[in-house]
Amino acid sequence: MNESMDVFKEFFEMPWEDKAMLYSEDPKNSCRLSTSSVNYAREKIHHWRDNLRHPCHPLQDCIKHWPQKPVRYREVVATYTIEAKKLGLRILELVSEGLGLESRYFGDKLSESEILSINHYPPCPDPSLTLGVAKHCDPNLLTLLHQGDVSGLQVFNNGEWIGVEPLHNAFVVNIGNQLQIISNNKLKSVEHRVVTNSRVARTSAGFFIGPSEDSIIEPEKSLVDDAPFYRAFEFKDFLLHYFPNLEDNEVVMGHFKSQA
Ligand SMILES: O=C(O)CCC(=O)C(=O)O
Ligand SMILES: [Fe+2]
Repeated sequence: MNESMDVFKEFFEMPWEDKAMLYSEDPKNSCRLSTSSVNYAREKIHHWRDNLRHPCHPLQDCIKHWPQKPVRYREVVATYTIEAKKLGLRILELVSEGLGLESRYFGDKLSESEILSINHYPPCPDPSLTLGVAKHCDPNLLTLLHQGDVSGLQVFNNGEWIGVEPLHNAFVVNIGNQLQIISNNKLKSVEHRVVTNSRVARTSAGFFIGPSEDSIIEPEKSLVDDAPFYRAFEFKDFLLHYFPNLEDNEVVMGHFKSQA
């Protein structure tokens, strides 16, 4: 964890010439450096963040698109993503047991996609003017977030924003929208955001485990008491609806509620 955090920081500290070729405004690019959010062109207020994001599975195909500098990036990050996936699957096994499902329930297509999203928040001269990341729920199944040692993450609970202070060598585990839907609201995805500070840069890395785009998502029948809260849909349709609306979780989830 520490070595990969060092490499992530080194990446963002490199001169612009070494990173410029990865900069892209096209969200479909498989390895993409961008600034603010995916809605850059449409958002009213830009966010104080740079972001490097790339898929990690299947590793042999994805790794060719990852940054070539720092030179140890590919080796260190490959090991990191393999270990993060193992940990994520172990957590999903425990979640399955807790829900009364077989332990491999989330094991195949529902957890096939792996995306690493590395955030760099430079010190912000006036943190009252903008955020690092606007409020949202993660759209995937489960997120393992390594937030380094600088605070900034907040979760919305009982009407107020609460800081999630970093713990050394610990992951914050976020339940994504798909885990909420499949569990038929037995598990809830939490709204979170990132605030900036004027003193120090912050680097964080989210490892997003999610369904393959063609997975059919619906509440698991054994977890439905009366009627399912959500209808069945293809995961790629969720993403299409999610990105333009990501700051409003009611709108995101409302679209997939069952009509019954
Ligand atoms: O930087 C963080 O702590 C969280 C970032 C985040 O919520 C995300 O990338 O989805
Ligand atoms: Fe998030």
